[in-house]
Amino acid sequence: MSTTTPAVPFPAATITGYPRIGRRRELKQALEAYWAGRSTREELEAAAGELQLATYRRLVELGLGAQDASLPAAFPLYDQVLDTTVALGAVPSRFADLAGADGRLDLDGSFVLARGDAGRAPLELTKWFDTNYHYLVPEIGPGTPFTASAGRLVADVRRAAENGFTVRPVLVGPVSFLLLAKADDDAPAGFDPLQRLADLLPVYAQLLGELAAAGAPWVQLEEPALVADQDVPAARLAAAVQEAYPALTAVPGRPRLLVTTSYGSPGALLRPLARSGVEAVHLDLVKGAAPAPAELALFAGEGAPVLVAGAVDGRNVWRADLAGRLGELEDLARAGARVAVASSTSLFHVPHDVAEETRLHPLLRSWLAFADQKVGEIVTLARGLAAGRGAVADRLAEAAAARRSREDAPGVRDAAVRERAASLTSAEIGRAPAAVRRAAQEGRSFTASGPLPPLPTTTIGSFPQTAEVRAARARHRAGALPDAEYEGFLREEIERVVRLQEELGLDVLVHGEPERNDMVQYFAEHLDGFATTVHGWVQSYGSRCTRPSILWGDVSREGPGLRGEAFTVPWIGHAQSLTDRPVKGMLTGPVTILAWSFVRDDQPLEQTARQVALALRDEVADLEAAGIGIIQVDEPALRELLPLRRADQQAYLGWSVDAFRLATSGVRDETQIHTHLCYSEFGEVVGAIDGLDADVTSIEAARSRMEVLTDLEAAGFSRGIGPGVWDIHSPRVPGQEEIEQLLERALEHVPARTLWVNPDCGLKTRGYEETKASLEHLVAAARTARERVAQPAGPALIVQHGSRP
Ligand SMILES: Nc1nc2c(c(=O)[nH]1)N[C@@H](CNc1ccc(C(=O)N[C@@H](CCC(=O)N[C@@H](CCC(=O)N[C@@H](CCC(=O)O)C(=O)O)C(=O)O)C(=O)O)cc1)CN2
Ligand code: MET
Ligand SMILES: [Zn+2]
Repeated sequence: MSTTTPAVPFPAATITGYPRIGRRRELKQALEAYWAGRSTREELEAAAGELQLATYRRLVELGLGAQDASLPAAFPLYDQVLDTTVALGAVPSRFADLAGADGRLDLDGSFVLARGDAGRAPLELTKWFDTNYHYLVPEIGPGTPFTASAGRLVADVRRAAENGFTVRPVLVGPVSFLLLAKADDDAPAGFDPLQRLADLLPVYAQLLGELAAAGAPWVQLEEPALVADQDVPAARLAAAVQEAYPALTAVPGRPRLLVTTSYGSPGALLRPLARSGVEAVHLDLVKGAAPAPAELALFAGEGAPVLVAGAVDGRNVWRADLAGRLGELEDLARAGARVAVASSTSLFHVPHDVAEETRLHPLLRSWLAFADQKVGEIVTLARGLAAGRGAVADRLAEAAAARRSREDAPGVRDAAVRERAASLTSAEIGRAPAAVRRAAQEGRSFTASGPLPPLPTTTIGSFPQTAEVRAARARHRAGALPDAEYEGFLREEIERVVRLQEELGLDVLVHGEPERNDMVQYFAEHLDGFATTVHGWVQSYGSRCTRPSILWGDVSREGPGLRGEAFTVPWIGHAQSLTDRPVKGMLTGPVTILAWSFVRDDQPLEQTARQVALALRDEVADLEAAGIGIIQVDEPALRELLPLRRADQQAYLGWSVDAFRLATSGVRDETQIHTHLCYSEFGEVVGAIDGLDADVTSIEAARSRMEVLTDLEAAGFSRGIGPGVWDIHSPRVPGQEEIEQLLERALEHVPARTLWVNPDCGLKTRGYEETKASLEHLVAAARTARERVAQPAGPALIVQHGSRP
């Protein structure tokens, strides 16, 4: 190997990435100010550059080396996959006009890919492995140009160097980049982006050369797609790894290479990777299995890569069992591997610093490690590995004591909750057959307004969360708005939303969810066993963040007794009291509550899911008792937690579907249960959607022009279905005719008797102007479609039950 930079050995301690949004969400503010025209590009760049330096300083303070390439330079302004797209000059054909004469995109061009513009939809956002982060999907066709564009990467390396830091630039690796991409619209059938690997490698080679020349001794290439089963056959994946990495390691003058494999185990792909000549390979030892002896042998002997052991969990917030982890690292070293210590994934999945959370109970706080604390754990493990346990004995003892105090702390185990969960009978998770329920529901007047018309119209739950609503909540939280006034404000907001829906002529109303800051956090705030944070923001996509709640103990509703008190009934019941039309109750489902929280790691997820489901079952029962006849339980994250390996998927779908059914099956036949899943790739989970046994399911479908209905039809799905007819992810108002066409398409796959008319998802991120216009069109289109299906011309489409005039 020949490198132009001095040979810096791999550092003993490192992280694969760090939160980039900023301790006070400085990046979010800088981005949103720039997008809104409130600041200049120079101001944005200055804020982002300052954030990089502040991060390096902090990491060095926490024990990482300033000049040993242990600091990852991974600071995407919007998304790391987008940054790699830009670095490769892989400009999708529909954005070709944005590239300069040299084929490169500047920052504003990259924001158009991320956010779209007047005439163009942005790149698709898709979940990043089994996390709540969303990346921008590259669009690759046979003719997509590739042009090395190292400008930002090089500038980051130089800025760091000028301030005394030798950093490690990060790119998505070539195989994962293509696996994460989709074929662009111009690609012929059968094209898959991996076919472009050979064209891409020279561009990576050039980027590596430029980074070495800028002074980067190491570059990190991320290959997380190697840990997930792909549509591409395994042999082709192995061939891709065998083609890519030997080619990159042959590049003259390149930096040393670390390849990371977070979120699971690379399995059989580890061998070609470790034998490719790269100097370091990272393994996720938290989600993935410990290497088997034959795998370990790949790291022993001269010329073998360093084993970068991802021993500290990068995606959950519990303090590590340091002594246990150190034992595992010692085993690896004893087997002959050269071991460095790292996080299992980038730390951007966890908040910055638990020390900021002064409102958390001190005992709970002592159990937690956010990003900064995790860096400390990694440094401790590396020291223990190098200098022996004695050198870190105090730290090991502290960590052990914290874990022990979790075991018997009050609330971690609640005998009554456990007894209730253990004594569940199978009768409790099933309802009468769907056909029986349908008969009971079809004849029913849900309220005084009479039976529902065919093709009933509804929305997914939230109405626009206006600045006014958010400001009222912020004032309430700060103590400036008393409880009674805040509640009064919310009740008025609900009334406004109910009246608006009546005027628009919607059939099934919602209360609009103004009381919810977030569809999971609000539930966590009303359930025992959860804690919430003040500063614990984690990026979900772009500048959007969530504050995942911490599920630390046994779960039941807050309030006296095992069943506690209803917390959605006051809002939804208020909405129902205002109108003759049915108001749909609105709850977040058990799997989604788990997926979007940090969940205890001391018992199987399945067991935790059952407790959450029981608490929701109580809420469902109280809604029914309060006269709510239609109850929706959202499970947008059902697909998200699906294991990355097919072999693990059935078990997951089994318990997750059971949790939903447990939450929803305590009601009478005539109570209609809805669910909502806001995505459109159903291939893998179509059976599970049927298994949920909801009477009506709303899904995203507008952007894919109802394609998803073919999957459901093929699977023999016969329950109520509401394929979204309005893409709420953009401010664009769909025309009435366009919605009519979508409904016509839907009716080719779905009998009129089971079709519902609704948007793709909730409206909380939309403004009122486009909301009103779009819903007017939606209601008008449904009326037209209704007339059409009621005409005797199409006998198959005749609707059985009564229709409202
Ligand atoms: N948990 C979760 N995950 C999810 C989704 C979701 O809805 N929830 N949806 C999907 C897409 N992901 C998304 C994630 C975040 C947002 C989003 O809009 N986040 C908001 C924050 C939402 C929130 O919690 N708002 C709080 C306000 C928090 C806040 O910023 N407060 C200010 C002050 C408030 C003010 O004066 O306006 C502060 O604390 O500094 C509230 O309404 O109460 C943001 O980043 O801007 C949207 C979609 C998938 N994953
Ligand atoms: C991310 S799914 C959102 C469902 C929720 N009921 C809403 O309308 O906002
Ligand atoms: Zn949704």
